[in-house]
Amino acid sequence: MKITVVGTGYVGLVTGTCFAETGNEVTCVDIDANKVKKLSSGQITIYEPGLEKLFERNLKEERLFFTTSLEDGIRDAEVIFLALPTPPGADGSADLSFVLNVADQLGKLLTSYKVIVDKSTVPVGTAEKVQAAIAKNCSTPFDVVSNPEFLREGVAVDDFMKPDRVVIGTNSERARKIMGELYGPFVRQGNPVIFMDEKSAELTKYAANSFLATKISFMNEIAVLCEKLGADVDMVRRGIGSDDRIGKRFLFPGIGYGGSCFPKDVQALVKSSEDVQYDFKILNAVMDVNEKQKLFLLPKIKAYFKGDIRGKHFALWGLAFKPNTDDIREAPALYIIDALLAAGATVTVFDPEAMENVKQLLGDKINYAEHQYTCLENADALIIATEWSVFRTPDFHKISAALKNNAIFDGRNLFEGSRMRELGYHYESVGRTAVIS
Ligand SMILES: NC(=O)c1ccc[n+]([C@@H]2O[C@H](COP(=O)([O-])OP(=O)(O)OC[C@H]3O[C@@H](n4cnc5c(N)ncnc54)[C@H](O)[C@@H]3O)[C@@H](O)[C@H]2O)c1
Ligand SMILES: O=c1ccn([C@@H]2O[C@H](COP(=O)(O)OP(=O)(O)O[C@H]3O[C@H](CO)[C@@H](O)[C@H](O)[C@H]3O)[C@@H](O)[C@H]2O)c(=O)[nH]1
Repeated sequence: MKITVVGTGYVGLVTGTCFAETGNEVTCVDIDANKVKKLSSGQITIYEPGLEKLFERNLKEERLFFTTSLEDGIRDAEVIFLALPTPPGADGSADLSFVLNVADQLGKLLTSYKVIVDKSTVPVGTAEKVQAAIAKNCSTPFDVVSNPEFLREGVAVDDFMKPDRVVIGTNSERARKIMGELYGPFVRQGNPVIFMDEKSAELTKYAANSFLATKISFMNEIAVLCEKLGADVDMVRRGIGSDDRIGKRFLFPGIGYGGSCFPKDVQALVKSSEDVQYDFKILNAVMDVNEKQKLFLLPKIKAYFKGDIRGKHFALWGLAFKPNTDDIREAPALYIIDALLAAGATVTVFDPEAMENVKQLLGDKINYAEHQYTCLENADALIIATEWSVFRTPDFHKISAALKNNAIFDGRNLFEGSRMRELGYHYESVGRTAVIS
């Protein structure tokens, strides 16, 4: 099938590449000429494990193309995916201007039947708005489908190639058949394609992200309680996660959820609720807990330095909002850095993939280390903000040789307290008994 993907970011590039991998001819359209130039010449623009190999193969075998021209990009396509940004607007609602702007242009360009698929995360009712924006300038028949994307960054290729489910919102039999055919290769193991109406599909996406964010905030509150009551959140997590009704995943406490999705999508669902005079109490609490959680380590760090960290120097491992990505959108590490700088401390950071993105954002406000161990030189303590695998079994002798104090503040619970005690560290984490040296 010939398909077009409009917007070639984290979702668009993965979507386009994976559809090409199953034999489709895919054209990706982006307004960012620099991005299109790089991708056309074989240079990948995001770090996503496993993507580069598929990208190179499909580019070479001429199933994957890139252009800045929407008109050229959609000419022969049967299906057009919109993978455009829907950032939070000033009031927290999803900004639909990118999506509606492209819909408007499509209305002027369609000359034969096409299925327009909304893959961006959008509020209930957007499919109708897209339909109206296209129809305004168009007499050619077309269908609008809501097909929310559930991939996670860092494991996006696997998530796309073997999705837990595919949600397709449409009332058109013609569109349903085309979408079913397109997704056939991805659901051969029996993972379901769930057909529903457009509005339910749109809400499914927000409900999924909000539920997962709720799980995380719930566990972060349990972690706070564990510290106050002398329990261990890792034990509680294992204790409750073994119950199938609760499940083992997304129960890890830490320094809050970040990324380009949970913060904005929870906020957008709260705003959608307000628009229909509904006060979504649970989600307001989920957001409040997460705001506090991002700075959970700060009071512990300050207490260790007797209330004053002015002039102290910190090493910080992990900048990406989660491991295996270079994405720093809403990364908890950035909030910690801001708080440290505001308190008069200095920071040297290390991340395996996200350093360039942080350099562009923060420039010379902080120092950047080439290696996780050189990051520690002259530091008064180490802070861990992202659970990259490479931080999980470090050389503790190198750490203590480089740090001025044997102090680690771990926002992702990477180490066992007993081990840290043996090694003579002052070690504080989230929801577990502190090791006080
Ligand atoms: N990132 C994720 O993990 C993820 C997962 C599921 C769903 N989503 C949703 O998917 C959507 C896209 O997210 P993303 O992370 O890929 O965004 P992104 O910012 O990485 O990419 C968006 C791309 O769209 C391009 N663009 C903007 N205006 C355009 C236009 N008029 N024509 C063509 N291209 C244009 C931008 O240049 C950019 O390359 C959002 O709604 C997001 O909520 C994201
Ligand atoms: O037990 C956990 C699991 C995750 N997180 C944090 O939650 C955030 C989000 O993690 P994750 O969901 O793995 O990453 P995303 O790539 O943001 O994926 C989410 O957001 C995407 C965009 O909407 C959806 O497609 C995915 O299904 C949804 O998992 C990160 O900061 C994690 O550190 C925790 O704190 N504890």
